Amino acid sequence: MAEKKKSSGSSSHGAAGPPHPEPKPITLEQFVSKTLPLIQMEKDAEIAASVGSLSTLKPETAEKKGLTLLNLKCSDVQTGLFGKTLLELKPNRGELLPPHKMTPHDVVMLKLNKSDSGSPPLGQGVVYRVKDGSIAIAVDDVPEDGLNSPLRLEKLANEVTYKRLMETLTELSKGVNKGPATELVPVLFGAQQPTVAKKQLSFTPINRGLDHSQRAAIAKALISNSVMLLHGPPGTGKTTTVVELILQEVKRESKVLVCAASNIAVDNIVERLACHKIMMVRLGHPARLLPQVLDSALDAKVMKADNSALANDVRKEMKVISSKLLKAKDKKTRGDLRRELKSLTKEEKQRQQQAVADVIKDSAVICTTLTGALSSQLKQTTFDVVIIDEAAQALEVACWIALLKGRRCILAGDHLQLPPTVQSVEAEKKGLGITLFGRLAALYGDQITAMLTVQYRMNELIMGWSSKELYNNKIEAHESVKDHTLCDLDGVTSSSATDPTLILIDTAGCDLDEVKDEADSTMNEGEAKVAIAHARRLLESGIKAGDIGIITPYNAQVGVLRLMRSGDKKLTEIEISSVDGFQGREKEAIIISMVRSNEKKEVGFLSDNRRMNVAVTRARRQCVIICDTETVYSNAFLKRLGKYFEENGEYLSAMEYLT
Ligand SMILES: Nc1ncnc2c1ncn2[C@@H]1O[C@H](COP(=O)(O)OP(=O)(O)OP(=O)(O)O)[C@@H](O)[C@H]1O
Repeated sequence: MAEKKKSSGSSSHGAAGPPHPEPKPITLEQFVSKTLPLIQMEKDAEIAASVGSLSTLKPETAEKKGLTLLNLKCSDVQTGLFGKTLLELKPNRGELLPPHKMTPHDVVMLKLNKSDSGSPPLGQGVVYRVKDGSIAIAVDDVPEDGLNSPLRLEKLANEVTYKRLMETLTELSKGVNKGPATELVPVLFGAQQPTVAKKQLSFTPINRGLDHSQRAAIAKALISNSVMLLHGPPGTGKTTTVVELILQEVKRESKVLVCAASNIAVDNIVERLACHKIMMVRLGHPARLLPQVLDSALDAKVMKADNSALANDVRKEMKVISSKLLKAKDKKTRGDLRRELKSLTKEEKQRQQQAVADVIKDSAVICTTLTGALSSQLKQTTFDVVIIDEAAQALEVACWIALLKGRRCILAGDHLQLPPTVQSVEAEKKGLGITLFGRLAALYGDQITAMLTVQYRMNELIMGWSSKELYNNKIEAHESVKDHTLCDLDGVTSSSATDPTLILIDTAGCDLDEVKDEADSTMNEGEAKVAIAHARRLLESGIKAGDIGIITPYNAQVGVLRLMRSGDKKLTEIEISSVDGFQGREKEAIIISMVRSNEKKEVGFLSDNRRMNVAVTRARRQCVIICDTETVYSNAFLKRLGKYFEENGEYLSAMEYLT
């Protein structure tokens, strides 16, 4: 993948660090007219990057671009995901899949390996699980034949999302004069001021362990009449706070819509709400949900509903009539049976719809992705409050899908971490990446914002750089993590690899230059070797492979690193990912390969303070940066980062790992 463009994004009110243009106030009309063409551009860019180009590309070229996987075999067929079937696909040659861009939840097409681009597929499905050596897809129907032949998998553009975004813009363009959000909309466009309830409100937390900033944030959310921003820097318990907030809203009998841009973010909340006895349902395709939340899925709840049981009885009756119809000879009997079948089909459909409607009506909390909020199942439902998690990673227009359904809203996120990915360079330049969270932070600032300030992840030294650079030194490390080190972990011995909390490994003067791959992404084999060598030293000192993450901003470098560790079983459990793909996650030890090393001293999108903020703050007990200081110190922000590591940690030359 070409490197992710630097987003125009948003800036924090009062935050330090390299500036991003402050989002300007915008009216509803301006927002709609600005966004409509940008969504079209983004759709075109996505289609061009996937199915659009597939029809014109040779399969081998499409595979090199990561859009197609060739020559696969079906190694397993499993049923049980609410009527869906899981097909596991492995490479026919070798053990590893080549680098590709298919990720869970993508829509894909399964074809015979040799078929031409226009030929019909064996089936369409959703990517369920991706491993280094296999990919599992969920399909509605198992292909009748072809599964024993060599197969090919093609990524499709997701057009439903764009259709929903367009529909929402059209809805907004009519002006919002009726519906639950009538009073909210003018506030979100700065035409009216946000207000708070006059009465002081005290609440009894269900989670007794909440810290002072989490309690203050919940109090602020509960008294807000329109909008509140819950600003959660890394590791500060944003999800913990969102969960408590949902429980408090349920306690005061609100109907709550909980959304996020990604399925995984929605599932994280569902998982943490599941132990509380609340009426909750998760909407969405079962293949897109984590297995541990399937009990809360709409399909699971509907199956248990009375109307669903009745619909099943009707279906049985329909089967009997269908077989009678096959045998019936005279015209009148056939006509009668057909009429009966038609009325039963109608009844079955009504009962199914009623079962779904009952589940939705009885649920106090409905959880779904932002685009899922436009599903027909929610058409008639309105909410007292809409809570959007990871709002700083969602397109503003996607947030509007959910917002139009509620009277109040609470947006949780951190606009100082990575914004949503925008594929179209032009759409991004014109502001598609500006988030509602960032826009409102700029518009109202502290008036509607509560920031969480105690973090529960990082050793204080790891946190220090991020707190100073991005959060005005407001973050404090909780006692439980403040001084924790790798050596405190069971079975870990003290060594030069495990003792330091911060390490900077400098490749300057080691001739470890970057190169471009065919898709124009940058990689650096020498740096990858150093990263793997440090990981090995950690393993030798007793760190578990699963506690180590190697992350890098460049997708090509992810491929290089994965290939390099593939022959060694000890390294299999180490997680290797792009920085963007690792947002929201953490590991005891994080190794960051910065990749850039060139004569021109170009640093590309490394200079985005939000990307480096995400990278460094994934680490709990050790953070290692591998970089060429001669190249990356050409950028003032990266130089401050490197100097912080040099001053507060170990400075090593990559030579020590290469000899
Ligand atoms: N008040 C608290 N007391 C003790 N531990 C807490 C508290 N709040 C959160 N934590 C712990 O901090 C960790 C991070 O919490 P959570 O998952 O809610 O964070 P987050 O802010 O959503 O994370 P991210 O940085 O990925 O956005 C969890 O292990 C959680 O148990």
